[in-house]
Amino acid sequence: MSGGRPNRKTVGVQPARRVAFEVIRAVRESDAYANLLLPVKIERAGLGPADAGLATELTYGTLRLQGYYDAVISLAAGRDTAKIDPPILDVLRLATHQLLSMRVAQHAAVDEAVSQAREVGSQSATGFVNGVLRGITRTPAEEWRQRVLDSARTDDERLSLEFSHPVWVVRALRQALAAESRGDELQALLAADNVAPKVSLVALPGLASAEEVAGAVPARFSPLAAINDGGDPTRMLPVRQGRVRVQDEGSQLAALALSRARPVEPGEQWLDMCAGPGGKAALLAAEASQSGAVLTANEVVPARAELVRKALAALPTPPEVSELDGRDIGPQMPDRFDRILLDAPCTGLGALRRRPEARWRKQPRDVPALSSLQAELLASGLEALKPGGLLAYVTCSPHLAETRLVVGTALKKAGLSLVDAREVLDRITLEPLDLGESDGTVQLWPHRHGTDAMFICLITKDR
Ligand SMILES: C[S@@+](CC[C@H](N)C(=O)[O-])C[C@H]1O[C@@H](n2cnc3c(N)ncnc32)[C@H](O)[C@@H]1O
Repeated sequence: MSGGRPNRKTVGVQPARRVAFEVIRAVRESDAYANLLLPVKIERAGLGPADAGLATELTYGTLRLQGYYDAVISLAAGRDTAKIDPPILDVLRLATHQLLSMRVAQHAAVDEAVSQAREVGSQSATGFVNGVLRGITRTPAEEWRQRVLDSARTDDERLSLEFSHPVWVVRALRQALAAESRGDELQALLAADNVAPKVSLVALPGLASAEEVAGAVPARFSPLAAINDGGDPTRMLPVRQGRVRVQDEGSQLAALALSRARPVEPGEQWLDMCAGPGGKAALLAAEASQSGAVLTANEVVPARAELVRKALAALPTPPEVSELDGRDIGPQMPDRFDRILLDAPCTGLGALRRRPEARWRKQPRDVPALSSLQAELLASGLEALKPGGLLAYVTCSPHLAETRLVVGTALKKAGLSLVDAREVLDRITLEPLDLGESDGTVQLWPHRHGTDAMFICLITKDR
């Protein structure tokens, strides 16, 4: 070799790209969660802050925009991506992200992809990868966008390709926005789902104050939130001590809507029915200990119940954590609790910004089973509620089958009524929330509020 560009055969794969590739592959092959696996791989590879940032951008960007990149790869390869060997498709997706969405030098992205293909595939795969990626570099990014959009057969398919969301998710989000007469915000929502959120922190009342969070700026809505302005929050002392926690502002508002809806009588019994991993339980526990209430947390999955115990360990008197199926709580403990949080298991379609692969993993067939479970948990929670008590039904999904339909059905039973969560939150938030039309339930949105798309509904049982 005589200087200049290195011989392609000798190009090694940079550690940040290797980490990103391994995470993307593990997400596809073994259903790994990128947000859990990536920090482990970054640590093991000993990446410094710059490389860790690069690995994160490569991993999250590739996973989020996978639907769009597959459309480009399919056009450039002249074949459906289903016909491409999956590890080679991972290599192509990662390189396509660098070529179309990052300022990575073309030869670096292509040469490293070829090296990666050699490591995971055959010699012929390297030629294929080289050919497809060279093809992609020959057309400007804007032209690819036009070609991909031109390949769509319907409006929903066009939005699905352009914003890299499955078609069924586009439809579910469209319906949820239309239900509050804000259908014209769909594109803004889809775009917001593709932008990594700033890290929001909560200062647990009585244990910390937002001012203690170095380098953080005040949030828009939650009185307890601070927005981390760069740096790794897990290195901050109050975060390591569990007095300040990473928590989306929407989640904070969901917990506060329950704890601050009305004055607390000392000795009130509170229940968090589905508490794992414990973010809202920690906030409710701090709120309860400030006002003389007693919280019990419950989580059916033992490993997640352990996470709840860890989340509650910062409290001077950590609440008890039970491991019951929430569906048994109502029949076992009727009329027991003054306030109940039911943060129900859901599709998570409201948290697509922070879980980049989630949109590809969930399927429309998951929705009916979740809706039935949500309805059963809600019926149980309402049975466990004292007459005059208050239950917050919360999901981090805006899908109508998990939100308005579940509570609408539950409210058909006599003796239950909706409490206006809009009015409650209006008293809690720093700035007024711009909310769409509703009967008193609240739907938060990433594009409008900068929060996850949390649904919050308050129900009371007649005395
Ligand atoms: C949306 S998550 C709750 C998040 C939690 N509130 C937080 O803020 O960290 C829903 C939880 O419900 C749990 N879950 C699922 N089915 C349940 C059941 N039948 N009874 C109780 N918990 C259940 C799941 O394991 C999961 O941890």
